[in-house]
Amino acid sequence: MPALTALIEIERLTKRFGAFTAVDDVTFSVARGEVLGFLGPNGAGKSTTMRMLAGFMTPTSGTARICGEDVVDRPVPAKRHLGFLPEGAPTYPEMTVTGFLQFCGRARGFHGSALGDRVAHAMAMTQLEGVRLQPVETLSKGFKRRVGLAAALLHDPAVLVLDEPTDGLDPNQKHEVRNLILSMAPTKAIVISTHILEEVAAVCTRAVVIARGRVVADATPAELAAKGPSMDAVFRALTMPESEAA
Ligand SMILES: Nc1ncnc2c1ncn2[C@@H]1O[C@H](COP(=O)(O)OP(=O)(O)OP(=O)(O)O)[C@@H](O)[C@H]1O
Repeated sequence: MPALTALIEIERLTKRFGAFTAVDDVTFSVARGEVLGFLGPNGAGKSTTMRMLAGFMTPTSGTARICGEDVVDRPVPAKRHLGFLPEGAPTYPEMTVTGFLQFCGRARGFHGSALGDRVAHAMAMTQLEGVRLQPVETLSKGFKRRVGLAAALLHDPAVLVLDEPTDGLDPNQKHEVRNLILSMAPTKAIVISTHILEEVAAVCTRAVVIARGRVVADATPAELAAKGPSMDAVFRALTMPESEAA
């Protein structure tokens, strides 16, 4: 088997807020073709890890690299290869969907017909054409999520970091977004955070489980499922504090 190229490399990443350690010595890498599910209960440290990986938060210690570029030392080349969907809704809520995506595209250095093509393609992938002239603030939660996703995909980056990409979507929209992720997977390295266990089986080639800031499992969905009677039971055993005492 040919060696897989790791496009995301996280090494001993740690974030402390005062005396509290939110992310504790986290190490993993993601190769092209992999969709990594980043799982954990509320407050486990998923968003904090993703923000550090995306260069939006400075680590207390450890490193994160995207396509070989350190996100702290070389933020501009690192971000060129990155599409990031943060938690929550897109900023600039008063802009229309088209206006917001054009703004994001210009910030990425696109102009003229290339900009128009990029925006049209991203809107088609995320099925936003029907709301293209609506201000972002007037959209439902699921549509706002898709606007954020379109912004992350605009420049066709090799690495996608998606924080709860299907949050707020109805079952049909969830299905569409999962299909979109699967269709992009062969050519990219993708990390998605989620607490929806079925999402891991549906789209992920690998799962990293985090609890209280620490990695407690790094396995394929099938390997995880084989550890117990159900994915729910495995997740609880891995992430509940009681299990540590057992
Ligand atoms: N800026 C901050 N200052 C202090 N504590 C913070 C800050 N950001 C996050 N935390 C804390 O760090 C921990 C990890 O938070 P994080 O948002 O990364 O968790 P999460 O796994 O993404 O949770 P959720 O599934 O609820 O989104 C939480 O206890 C949170 O309260």
